Amino acid sequence: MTPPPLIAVAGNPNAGKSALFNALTGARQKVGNYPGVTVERHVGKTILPGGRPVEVVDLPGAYGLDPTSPDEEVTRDVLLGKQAGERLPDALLIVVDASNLDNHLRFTLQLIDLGLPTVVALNMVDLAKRDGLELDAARLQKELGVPVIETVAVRKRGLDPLLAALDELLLSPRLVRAGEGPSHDPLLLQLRARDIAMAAIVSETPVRRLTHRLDGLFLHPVAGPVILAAILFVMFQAVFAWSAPPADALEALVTGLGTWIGGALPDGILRSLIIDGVFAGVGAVIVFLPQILILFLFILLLEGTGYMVRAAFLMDRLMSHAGLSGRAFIPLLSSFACAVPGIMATRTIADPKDRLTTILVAPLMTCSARLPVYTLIIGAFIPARTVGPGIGLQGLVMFALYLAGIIGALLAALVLRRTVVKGGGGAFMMELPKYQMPRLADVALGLWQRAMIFLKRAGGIILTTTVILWALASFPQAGPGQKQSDVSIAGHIADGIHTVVAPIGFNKDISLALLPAMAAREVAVAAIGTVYSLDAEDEGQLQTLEQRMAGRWSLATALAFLAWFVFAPQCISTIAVTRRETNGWKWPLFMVGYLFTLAYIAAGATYWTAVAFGLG
Ligand SMILES: Nc1nc2c(ncn2[C@@H]2O[C@H](COP(=O)(O)OP(=O)(O)OP(=O)(O)O)[C@@H](O)[C@H]2O)c(=O)[nH]1
Ligand SMILES: [Mg+2]
Repeated sequence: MTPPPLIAVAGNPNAGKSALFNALTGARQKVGNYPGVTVERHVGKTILPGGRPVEVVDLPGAYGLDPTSPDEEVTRDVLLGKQAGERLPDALLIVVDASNLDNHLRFTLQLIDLGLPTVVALNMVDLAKRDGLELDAARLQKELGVPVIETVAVRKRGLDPLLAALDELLLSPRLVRAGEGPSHDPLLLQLRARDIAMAAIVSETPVRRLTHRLDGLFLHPVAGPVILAAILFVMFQAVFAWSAPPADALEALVTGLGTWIGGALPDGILRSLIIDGVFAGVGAVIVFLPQILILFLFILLLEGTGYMVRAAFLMDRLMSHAGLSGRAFIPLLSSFACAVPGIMATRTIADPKDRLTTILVAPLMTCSARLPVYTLIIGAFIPARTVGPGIGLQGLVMFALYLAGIIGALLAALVLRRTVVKGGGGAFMMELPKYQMPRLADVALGLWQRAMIFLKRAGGIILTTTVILWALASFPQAGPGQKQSDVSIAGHIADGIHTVVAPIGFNKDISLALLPAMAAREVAVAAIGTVYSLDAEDEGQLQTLEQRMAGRWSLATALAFLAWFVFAPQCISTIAVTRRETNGWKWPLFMVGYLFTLAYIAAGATYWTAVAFGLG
């Protein structure tokens, strides 16, 4: 006896699939998703108007055919006829939420491309109407090329025409499968979905209309990436252009406070600890608070408006070329603040190889701890002039450094994917929220949190490391005519490191900063501040840290140092969290190894190129 035709109910999560399934089959039991990989069949029976009995199977909701969870895998396997113990459905009933049309149409388009006989239930039209959204089902039907029936699953409305349409599908001869038809480019799918939704919408609220118009622009295959690059460019220009007044004020405050306390203290060890250790060291880091807050102001605003998800969409394309999963975007994005939460966020990536690759390249995203290092070097060595109308050279260099990190990460992922972490990655889908004005309170809270994180680091790990370094750099004390940085313990350690890094143009001061900067990158700034402050006491000069550096380093050395910091894994917390997330020392050690190698090569290449151009 041949089994009755099988109809699969598919669609995005929360489209109302189970509600419609219940309405069609009269199922009583609470219908849920397939739990995990074990397939629990949720099948009901119904009789079509022509008297033909059919089986209906309720599938777990999914965002696309590239599974990111075991649930979605079941959905894909059933629809491709690959699920063990399940036959290929004879017809497909796609359920879409009418009030969320462009998001749901994306998956619908993929499903239609499968080539199965298909009916679309335009569900939740009651909610759409309530929201002032009027849809033209006939137009949608024309655009999609399959029957579209309006339904309200919970009220059992639209069931008769739906059953009639299914009946007709099963009567007509079966379509030939379209082979590997479905498009896997989320961006193109999104644009197609948006166009179809726009065509089917008769009237909508102004907010929805605005969202549609803006997406046409921001997701445009050419204009979209250009706009994204422009936004990032402006962001880094602003980090320099806007931060000058508050940064100067903060610097004056730190210097003034240091001078005042220094004057009140008797000459000696305690005074040196406070002036050279705390003020010259930690103070040198704290003055970068304005830059960090400006950077996060931009990020928070972009998140709050809903633009960030669009940026993820644009980036997803690029990342899939590098063999990274689109899911990697959010962890990598948070790594711009700090790689530690970024690496922890990779837990949302289901595929273990995708996840490992993302963890391994996360430290290449320019975290905010690099900002003080970059800003200090750029401030000291890159002239504050414009290279075009409104384009500052300093901001341009900063932009280039961030870009170098991103490109480095993509290339590293590409190589890792072909060597140590072989395997395929997949595209992903996410819901695009409406655009909205960011909530001021959220932005303020976000900035406050960033400021606290930064200041806690300054008062914690940076202070501790700087004080230890101060002690190592202060003893033994230099005699008359000797330089403190030559005789101290730290100076001798630096000599050892210097032999390794001298070929890539690093001077002894940098060598001295590299070891304590393993604790955290900002410590490099604090360390140089402390050492120069200790030395300067003998010289009796009153200079800012930038001036002291500009006098001692060549431009080639400064550029090599910047290149080093794009790659160097100088952060104990990142290494520790990698160990925790990968359950062992193998991958953190691999990460440290490949990143230091890259850092060495990048710094060396930069130095020798600069020397060749006469900048040594
Ligand atoms: N107003 C209204 N609510 C609906 C309609 N269809 C479904 N709902 C409600 O929408 C919610 C989601 O419905 P479900 O049937 O659970 O959605 P689903 O597609 O099975 O979701 P997943 O199983 O998570 O993929 C439920 O609270 C339903 O009661 C409709 O046409 N109108
Ligand atoms: Mg369901």
